[in-house]
Amino acid sequence: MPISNETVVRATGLGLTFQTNDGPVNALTGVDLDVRKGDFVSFIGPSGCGKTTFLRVIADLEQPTSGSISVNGMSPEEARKARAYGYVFQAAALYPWRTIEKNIALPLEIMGFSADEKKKRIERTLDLVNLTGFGKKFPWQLSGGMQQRASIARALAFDADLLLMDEPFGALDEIVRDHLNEQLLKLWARTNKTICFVTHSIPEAVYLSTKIVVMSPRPGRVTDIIESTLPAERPLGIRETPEFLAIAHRVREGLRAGHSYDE
Ligand SMILES: Nc1ncnc2c1ncn2[C@@H]1O[C@H](COP(=O)(O)OP(=O)(O)OP(=O)(O)O)[C@@H](O)[C@H]1O
Repeated sequence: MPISNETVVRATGLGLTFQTNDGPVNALTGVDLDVRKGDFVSFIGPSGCGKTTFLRVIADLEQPTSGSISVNGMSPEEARKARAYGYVFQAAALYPWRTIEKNIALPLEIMGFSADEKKKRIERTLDLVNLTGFGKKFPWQLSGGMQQRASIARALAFDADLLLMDEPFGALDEIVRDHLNEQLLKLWARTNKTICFVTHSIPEAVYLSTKIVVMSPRPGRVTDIIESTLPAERPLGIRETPEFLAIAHRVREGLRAGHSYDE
């Protein structure tokens, strides 16, 4: 899929310090990053390096304390009001008392879509995540992987160009995760979305991304940005190729360099 030169997210010298009872916590410091339209950007790093915080700043759920960030040329607040992104959380976060289609409908109701438009969007997004026919089920009637696909469908229902995904597959077993990784790549290729994706998994980051942002903690910062040289077409077997393993090696080295075992 083509990546254009159009910038979707631009962070310049971005920093965020939380004031806590135990003193200031530098969650992010001096982050410079450009995410272009059509990019699939993974954020990888140990716990506490600021991955979630960065996504939350994009989504206007946290405000930076230094530097700047723009989303589609707007401030995060303007982008939030313009529904410029969909957000997929770590856990599927579906309402158990609502059917899958009613879960997907929820944000559409808040936005005041007509019944017809809602129906169209629900059908289209269920199809995109291969859940056609499951709209009337309740979350507990679906497997963990299907629930996570349903929460992706909910984030896609706005049809925003930007998708923010915070470790969406972290709680799933490896086989389900592989399958969802493949499906997500297909969905990305089909929809031309820009994706910011948080993960702890090196193979997942390398398999999915056009760009891998390696981060390290205390203070949370970017230590390496790796542009992938892998082809857009990625069967799962690509993970055994020398090119894939070389990128994985560079990510691992970046993680090691940023990590002190004395901390
Ligand atoms: N609301 C908050 N108040 C105070 N400190 C916070 C807050 N949110 C995050 N932090 C701290 O900021 C740092 C970065 O947290 P963040 O959740 O972004 O890391 P992460 O890389 O996503 O971690 P994980 O992989 O465990 O999800 C951590 O030290 C965390 O404790």
